[in-house]
Formats: sequence, C-alpha cells, structure tokens
Amino acid sequence: MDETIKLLNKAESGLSGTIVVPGDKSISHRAVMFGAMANGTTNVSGFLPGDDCLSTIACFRQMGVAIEQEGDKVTVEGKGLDGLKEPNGVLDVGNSGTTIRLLLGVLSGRPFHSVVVGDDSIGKRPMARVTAPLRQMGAQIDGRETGNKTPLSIRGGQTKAIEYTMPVASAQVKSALLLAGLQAEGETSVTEPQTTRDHTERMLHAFGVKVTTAGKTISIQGGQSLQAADVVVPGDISSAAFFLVAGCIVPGSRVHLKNVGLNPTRAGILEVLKRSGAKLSIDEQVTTGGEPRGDMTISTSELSPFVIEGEEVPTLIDEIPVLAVLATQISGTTIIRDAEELKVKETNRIDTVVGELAKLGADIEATDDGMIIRGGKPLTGGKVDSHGDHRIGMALVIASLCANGPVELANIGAISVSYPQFFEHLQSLQ
Ligand SMILES: O=C(O)C1=C[C@@H](OP(=O)(O)O)[C@@H](O)[C@H](O)C1
Ligand SMILES: C=C(OP(=O)(O)O)C(=O)O
Repeated sequence: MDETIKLLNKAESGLSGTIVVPGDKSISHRAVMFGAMANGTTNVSGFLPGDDCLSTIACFRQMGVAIEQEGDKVTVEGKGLDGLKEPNGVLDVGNSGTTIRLLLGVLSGRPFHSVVVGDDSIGKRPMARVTAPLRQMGAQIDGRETGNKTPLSIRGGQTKAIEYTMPVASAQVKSALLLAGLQAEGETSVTEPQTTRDHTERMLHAFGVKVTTAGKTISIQGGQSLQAADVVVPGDISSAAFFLVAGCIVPGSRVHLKNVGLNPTRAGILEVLKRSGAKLSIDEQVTTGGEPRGDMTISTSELSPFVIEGEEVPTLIDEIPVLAVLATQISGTTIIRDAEELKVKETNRIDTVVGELAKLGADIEATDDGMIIRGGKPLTGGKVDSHGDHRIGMALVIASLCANGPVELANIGAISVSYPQFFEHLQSLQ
C-alpha cells in the first residue's frame, strides 16, 4: 500500500490557465497492441506514459515485440500476429482492466501458452465476461473461480467465429472478442446492449482492417492482417473531466483545455455539463485516425442538478466519480442510475465515492445501481482515501478545492495510473 498523504486546501481564488490534456488511455493501449500485431513500424505520438499503458508495453515486449518509449513517443516494430512469441514469464497487467481483457482476446488466437496476472484490484475484477465467450471460440482458459479471476492461464489458437450478445455494455469485452475474431475462422459478430466507446473499431479501420457496424452489432471477418499506421493520440476526456468540474465549482474560474478527444461514444460528460447550464465552449478542430479532437473553455456558472441514466452511462462511466463531486456543489437532487458497472472497476466506485464524499460532509446515498446526491452545501475538511483507485483519488482532490477545511488524502500514488502530471497541472491553474 502507498502510504503517502497529501494535505489539500480550498482554492483561494479562481482557477485560471491552459492545460494540454495528456494522451487518451484507451487509445494509447490500443495503439501499442495494434502496432504489435501489425506488419511494419507504428509511430505513436501523444501516448499516455501512465502506469496502465506502460503495463501494456511490458506485456507485448515479453512476447518479443521491440517497443521503444520515451515520454509520449512510442515506436512499435510489428512483425504481424505470427511475430508474437510465447512469453517465458508471467504477463503482469498491473492495475489495468483494459490491458488484461484486450490481451486475453489477442492471446485466444495465438498458438501458445501464457499466464496473466495483475495487482490486488485486478484480482477482484470479473474476467468471465471475456473468458466465457473466448472459450466458446475455442481458447483454453483456466484460473481462479474456473476462469473468472486472475491468475489466468490461456492456450490459444484454432479459434472459430461466434455470434455473441453481450450481457453487459463493455468496450473491453467487445474489443477482446473483435481481436479474437480477427484471428478466428469465419465472421464474428458482437451485439452490445448499449453503444460503448468505439476506439477499437476506429483504430482497426486505420490499420487497414474491415469492421462493420450495423446498429449495436459489430462484425469482423477473421484472417485479415493489420498494416502499421502512425497514431496521433488525442488528449483524454476522462482526464480533462477533473478540470472541467474544477472550473465549474471553484468560483471565478476560467480554464482552457487543449487537444481533448471528442469521440461521441466518450463525450457524455460534455452533454451533462451543457444541460446542467455550464459555460462551456468547444472548438472542434481535427480528426486523426478517425478520432475527433478539439479545445474547450469552461468558466464558473450557476448549475442545475442532473439525471444520468440508460444509454448515456457508458459514454461517461469513468467520469461518474468526479460528476458526483460536481453534484455536491449544485443545489437540488442529482440522480445517477443504471450504473452498476461502477461496482467492478478498480474499486466498487459506488461505495468508494459515497463513503469518501460522506467523510467530507456530502449528503450522498448509495443505491443498487448508482447514487443520489443532495447538493448545494459546502464540503468540510477530513481524512479521505483513494483506496488505490486513480479516479477516486483525483475526484477527492477536486472535492478538496471547495472544502471548508484541510483534506488529507491517503494513497495518492494510484493517480499515476492515468494522469502522472495531475498535481503539476492543477498547480499551474492555482
Ligand atoms: O475499453 C476501454 O478502454 C475501457 C472501457 C471501459 O471499461 P468497460 O469495458 O469495463 O466498461 C472503461 O471503464 C475503461 O476505463 C476503459
Ligand atoms: C476503469 C478504468 O480502467 P481499466 O478498466 O482499464 O482498469 C478507468 O480508467 O477508470
């Protein structure tokens, strides 16, 4: 456990300045993976050098892929799918759910054996959502709880296509099955209950692979090969979210965020902020590799409470912890429902958000599938804990900016999973 404690004080004046948002975590993972599976050299710029994406690089290096990384620049020397070699040690995904689930999809099609492990948090997260359909495709997978929990062992190769209706809305499950389907005999189709982030589909297309989407069904023909492509990773809207909320709730703020990914399957937070009445201007600029990006400016304003439910949930799932912080500062009742997926993230994010914000005096209640927040009252100081969950840690830092007393935050080390420069960027606005 990381014991570091940071003492945080209320922001004394409005936040102001410009932040160049670091690379998107979902897209950075995929750029490394697809580059490793492709033929040729893939140059990635704007890569996120966070712990999770570094775990992805480490796993593919162990399979014999030459990958150079310096800051946000990565070069991947792909030798095609057959260039991936049997690892002679265990593959360690650290804290990263995206790494393990997409990797299982890749490994299902490879004719060798591997063992995949992760940290304590990964050891609690459900893997049957990917291992069950991958077994149906022919992969041999075992692990604790007969293949639901790490460590997992996998022997792939000789897989056949499936038509699969996903019981949960998860881009990680969809992506794992598409990556297995790419290597299987026949056409694999995946139907999702709600549209989830489509970075895999967009990037496969950029790597020369045909993927078709018809409504909520995504199909891929096995046997296609990937051709190396340069990837310019947009900034992560999930990281921008912390400063969007800070700009809303710290009186007198005006924050400019540059290079933010605007993929509509990820941008639900912008819709919530708009309907809540935020002063938000968005200047969409370019699209590279199928991913739109732009700059935005947010200023403090009077906001109304909001409801998040249904199809919108997957478009902002990782932003819910910080949106809960926002709701504590809005008079009236905010309701978040249909978000039971929060329970299987790095922590149970319904419990950790509700438990930690309550310690700062928030009027917040957990429900089976979300939370109810009665906002508009100032937060107090107190001792809180990230529980090793990067998004909880950063959400609590943002909460401390409007707390009427010092906030002590334990386990801040987790923040480097997705945003190593978070404190530096926050200080630059103060
Ligand atoms: O595909 C991805 O890159 C991700 C998908 C989401 O998870 P689920 O697929 O479990 O919803 C999200 O929470 C995670 O941070 C990244
Ligand atoms: C849930 C997250 O990531 P992962 O599933 O990749 O661990 C996240 O970044 O909030």
